[in-house]
Amino acid sequence: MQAIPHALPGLIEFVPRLFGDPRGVFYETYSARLMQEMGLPADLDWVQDNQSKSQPGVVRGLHFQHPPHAQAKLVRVAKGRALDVVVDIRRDSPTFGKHAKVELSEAKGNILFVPIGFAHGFVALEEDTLFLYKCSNYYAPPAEGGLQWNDPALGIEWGIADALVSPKDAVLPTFAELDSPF
Ligand SMILES: Cc1cn([C@H]2C[C@H](O)[C@@H](COP(=O)(O)OP(=O)(O)O[C@H]3O[C@@H](C)C(=O)[C@@H](O)[C@H]3O)O2)c(=O)[nH]c1=O
Repeated sequence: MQAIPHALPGLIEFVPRLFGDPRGVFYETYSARLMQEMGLPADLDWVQDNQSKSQPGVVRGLHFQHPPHAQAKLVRVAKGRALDVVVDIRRDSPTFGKHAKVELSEAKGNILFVPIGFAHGFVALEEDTLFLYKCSNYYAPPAEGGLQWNDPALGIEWGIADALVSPKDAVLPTFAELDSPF
């Protein structure tokens, strides 16, 4: 496992060692010990695992949950490919309002740690892209928050012509409207 720190403080990409043999491929998708040695905070309880399947052009996000239900996430793609996008919404962060993009793929097996204080989303790039993630807090619908995925103020280049978004995501606030709880 390798760790790649990204420009937004706290964001870490883990790249596991892939063991290929005539049967296929094996790799570790979560190791508390290895990941904590490489910077994953040790004080998080990974209480919920989620999975979604998406078609190319599906955008989910940008999402977060308000404290005390805020979630850190460990996200990865088990099948296909997705462009993961995170926005730093920590008011006192030097990179407040800045975003990062990381392509996650079945082929690479890379895993992204998204700390609390980020809005998170992705666009699926292949058919039946399976997106899997661990969350450090339970789903809490009343605490759901988000940001408009295509808000020009965020300057995110998603690289897609047509997006399919949920009705809920279509009416999320812009960055200017956001009253960040972080
Ligand atoms: C997120 C979530 C949804 N649901 C239900 C509610 C709803 O009926 C259905 C679909 O929910 P959503 O439309 O919110 O799913 P989705 O848009 O995929 O939401 C997810 O997006 C990505 C980008 C994230 O970062 C996640 O934290 C989560 O917000 O699943 C749960 O039961 N548990 C959960 O944890």
